[in-house]
Amino acid sequence: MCGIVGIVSTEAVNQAVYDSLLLLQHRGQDSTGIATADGSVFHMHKARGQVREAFRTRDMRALMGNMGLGHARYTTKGDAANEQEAQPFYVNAPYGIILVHNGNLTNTRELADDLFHIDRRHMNSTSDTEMLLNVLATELQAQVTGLEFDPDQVFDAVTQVHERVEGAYAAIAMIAGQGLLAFRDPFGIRPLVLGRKPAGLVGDEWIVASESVVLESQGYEVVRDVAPGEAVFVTLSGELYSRQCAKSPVLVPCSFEYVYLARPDSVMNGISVYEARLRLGNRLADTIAQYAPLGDIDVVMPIPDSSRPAASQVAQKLGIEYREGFYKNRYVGRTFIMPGQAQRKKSVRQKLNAMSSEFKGKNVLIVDDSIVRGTTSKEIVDMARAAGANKVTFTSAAPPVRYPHVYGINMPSRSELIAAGRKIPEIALELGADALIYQEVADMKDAILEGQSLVTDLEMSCFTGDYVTGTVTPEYLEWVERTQLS
Ligand SMILES: O=P(O)(O)OC[C@H]1O[C@H](OP(=O)(O)OP(=O)(O)O)[C@H](O)[C@@H]1O
Ligand SMILES: NC(=O)CC[C@H](N)C(=O)O
Ligand SMILES: [Mg+2]
Repeated sequence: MCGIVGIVSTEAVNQAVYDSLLLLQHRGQDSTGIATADGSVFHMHKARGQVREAFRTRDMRALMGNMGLGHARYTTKGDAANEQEAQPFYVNAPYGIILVHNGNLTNTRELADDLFHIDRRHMNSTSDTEMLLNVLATELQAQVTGLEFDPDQVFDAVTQVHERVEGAYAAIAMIAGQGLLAFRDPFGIRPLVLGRKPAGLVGDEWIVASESVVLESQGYEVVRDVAPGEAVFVTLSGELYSRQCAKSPVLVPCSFEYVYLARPDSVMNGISVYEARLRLGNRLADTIAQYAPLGDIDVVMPIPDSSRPAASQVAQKLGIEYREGFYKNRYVGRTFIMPGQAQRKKSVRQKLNAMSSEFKGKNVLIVDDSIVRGTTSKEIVDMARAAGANKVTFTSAAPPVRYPHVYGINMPSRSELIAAGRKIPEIALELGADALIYQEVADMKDAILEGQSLVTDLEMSCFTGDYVTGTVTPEYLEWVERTQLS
């Protein structure tokens, strides 16, 4: 998962793109980049690190123009440390295209071959995003006949992209001198929201972004989600065109957005992330009531930040006191999306501190939103014990993560997943917890979808092993496990 944003405005967009990226920082911390279009001239700055450290005043001043896009990267393919692989990516023909991408392509081996042998295109990185851009460019080139530009050419090109590319992709691209294109894969795995701001006589201003929180803070009204398979094109003067470009689109968004990735104040695919997390807490409370001797528990505690809504519901539903025993250092970023296990492990200790007064002699029930590698939970159990806890019951608002995620979340290898191939008591032993309770898969699904009409199914492959695109083979998973970063 990365954060992406694109804006077509009647005034300079550099600050608005920067502010949007700050709001999407929780989706990627490896590198970041902004590109703007001043007429048909592109300006771009990208760098390693977080938004606040990547852009200096002089970088911002150089980003001129009324159309722009930005990216916050959480690497899933390629090299997290390589600045060359930071997004956006650029190609100079046709027209000149700059693209940002959230997601992960699952047929990069075939694409690399085809792009080289058939399309004669040179990939200068191992990034899947560079491939996505080059497929788009090849297909757009094939549509261009004369000098006249027509959004239908772009939509035909996106139709071809859907034919050639497999996996998850929400993408935004600027086409020099023409406008802004946004499209989503035929399953709508990764999110993309469209917003509008009326600009009086000059026409409308438009924004597309990974999360609705960006639209709200920039003063745009939320129009709708970009539909799975759909492409949207906004001209430089603010006219919007859209077309369904996939043969059989179906909305199956990633469940992990609601469990952990997205900000709670965002609404995606019509589902409020915060309310989904409250419902996850309610369902988890029911399961806890089934398995744990409740009279035995003194306090319920969240692990800041993402598990707070679920934990508050667990406490309320079980009628047990809610206490915050872990204090979070707000200057340390999200642990799970950091590259490399050594850094992730170190960061948990830097980030969270247990307050002895909240633990001494108590039986604590700890709630986290998910347990993936167990990096956080292992440290947390240790810290709770060191702070004097009597008994530690660990609970997760998501089910055990047993399978790799190949659609934009960096968990490529089963060997690093603490629940892969282990039964729950074995995981509890690994974590050092006295008891361990997970959400059931069906409960997670029901909790996220409860009361929704737009979405009827979710992408839950990391919990179930069922990959929604139907193209993920055991051989591919084995290759990913062998070759990708962890
Ligand atoms: O089992 P693990 O591999 O440790 O992954 C799961 C943990 O990582 C995330 O927290 P993170 O610190 O990234 O973000 P948060 O502050 O939003 O909870 C998530 O909320 C869990 O706490
Ligand atoms: N998490 C993402 O969306 C990553 C996008 C792209 N696959 C990259 O690694 O840069
Ligand atoms: Mg957490």
